[in-house]
Amino acid sequence: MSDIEISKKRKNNEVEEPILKKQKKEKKDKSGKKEKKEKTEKKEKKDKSEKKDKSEKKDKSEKKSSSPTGEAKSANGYVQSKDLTNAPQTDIDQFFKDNEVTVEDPSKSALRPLLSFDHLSLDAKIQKEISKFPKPTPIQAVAWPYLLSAKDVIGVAETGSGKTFAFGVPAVNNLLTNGVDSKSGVKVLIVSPTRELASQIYDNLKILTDKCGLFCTCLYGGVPKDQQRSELKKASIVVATPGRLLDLIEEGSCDLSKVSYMVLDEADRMLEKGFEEDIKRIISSTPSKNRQTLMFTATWPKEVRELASTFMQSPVKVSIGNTDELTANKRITQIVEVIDHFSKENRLLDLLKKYQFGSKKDDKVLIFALYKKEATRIENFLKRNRYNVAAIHGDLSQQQRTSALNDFKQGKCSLLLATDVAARGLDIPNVKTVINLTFPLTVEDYVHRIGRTGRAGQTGTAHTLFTENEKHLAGALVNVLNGANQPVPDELKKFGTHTKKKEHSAYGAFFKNVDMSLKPKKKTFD
Ligand SMILES: Nc1ncnc2c1ncn2[C@@H]1O[C@H](COP(=O)(O)OP(=O)(O)OP(=O)(O)O)[C@@H](O)[C@H]1O
Repeated sequence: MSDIEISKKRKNNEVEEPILKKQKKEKKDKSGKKEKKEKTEKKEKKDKSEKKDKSEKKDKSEKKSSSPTGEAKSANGYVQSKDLTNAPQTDIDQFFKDNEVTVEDPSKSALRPLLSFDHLSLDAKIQKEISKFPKPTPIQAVAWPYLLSAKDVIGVAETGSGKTFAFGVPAVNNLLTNGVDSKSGVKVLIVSPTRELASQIYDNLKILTDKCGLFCTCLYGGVPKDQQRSELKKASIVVATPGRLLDLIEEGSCDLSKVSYMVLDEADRMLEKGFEEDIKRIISSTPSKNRQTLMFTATWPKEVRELASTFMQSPVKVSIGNTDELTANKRITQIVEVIDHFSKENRLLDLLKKYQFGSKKDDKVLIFALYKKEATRIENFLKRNRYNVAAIHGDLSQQQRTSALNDFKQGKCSLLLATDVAARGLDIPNVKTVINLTFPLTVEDYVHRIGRTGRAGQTGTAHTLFTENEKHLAGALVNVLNGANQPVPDELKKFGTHTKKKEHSAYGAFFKNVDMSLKPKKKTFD
């Protein structure tokens, strides 16, 4: 499909997730860099003299993030526990190394990561709830101390790595610490790109707020406003999609003037052209001072970083894994098959036989199409072939979308057909396979789509049908495959080494040269 066709489809709102972002140059602060370099050099000298016996080279993340004295504490209420302060530096260093942690903290507070839940003193009810997990995930371990210190944080970590609680637990804990109740107004605002994701974040937070006597509400379109208006009167936490939130702000039912903690989940998506103006208007309805601003995502393209910084104050950037390159979850087996466009439907039937065969017949398979019309056509095609398939796309009512997702979550239906409305954030238990029937518009979306499997430490498979129509994305896809140590089919390499620079304004890793020598780094996830 040509760019003109794509842009026509966007105009007609046929593409489910319009991804429109102009390439922006990153400003480089040379003097800041120089200062940073000098400080790093000084610190290196000090480390060397303290650890003469250790001749090993420290990697970049360790230099930035380790706390040499182990006495780090924050000025804003968070005090590092004694146990954590006494933990050997080698444990901290190992944690940073194993999890490929990078922390960029302008104030150099060097807060140590929480190696266990015991290293944190949270409200007892929250502590009890999260203790059902064995230990904090890496993004939680590193981000919580900064979030409990009232810092602005950009959190970048792979799909399915517990980012919802990474921002949600400090949100609820801060409310309890500050004695917030149902008369205090909206204190926490979480904005998410899709209704399903907003609803899932709400379900997660409600587990915490129900135990703590706090009230949380969820605002999204496609359903009547009355209940949302009345819930807003007592809510301390609001989870919302931008459109309905702006509606309620504009009619005067939603007052955000007391918000002190604001999260953009799937932040890169929220800062794309399609959402940018809405987000600016929402942010302008919140206080500009004393507002803690958080951005969480699994993909953080350079194109949105500058815009993000305009909403934040000296943010701490916490990254798990190599987030300068676009990386996929390494527990997902990625299979890419280059195929003729017209053979895709028959191949889909073969793949379903393969992935739902014998003992695997009830395995959950999620199929992604790109366009609403395509989704409807494939849904009918599968039904004609006697498959029981549920579907989520923008042409369906909210009620149909919700019930399809619930059927799939609960295993009543083991096949879900979706457009990119389901690409990001949805945490569906035990999705074994993701099939990309049509490749998405950007490689970032590919990473999010396949991230619906392999969640919370599990493994999964992503099978992608790639056609010549998407060859401009081949180079970036090859980089993602290499970065996750996955095989690259020769047919794809043929497209990949000759990546053509595209002129349209969708962001994405279109322009990267393919680095065929890129080797995966070791990464563990517990
Ligand atoms: N500390 C923990 N240990 C183990 N599992 C956890 C922990 N915290 C959260 N989880 C679980 O991990 C799963 C994935 O979490 P979550 O949905 O927050 O991922 P995410 O990082 O937001 O993913 P995405 O980028 O796709 O939005 C959820 O089922 C959640 O309950």
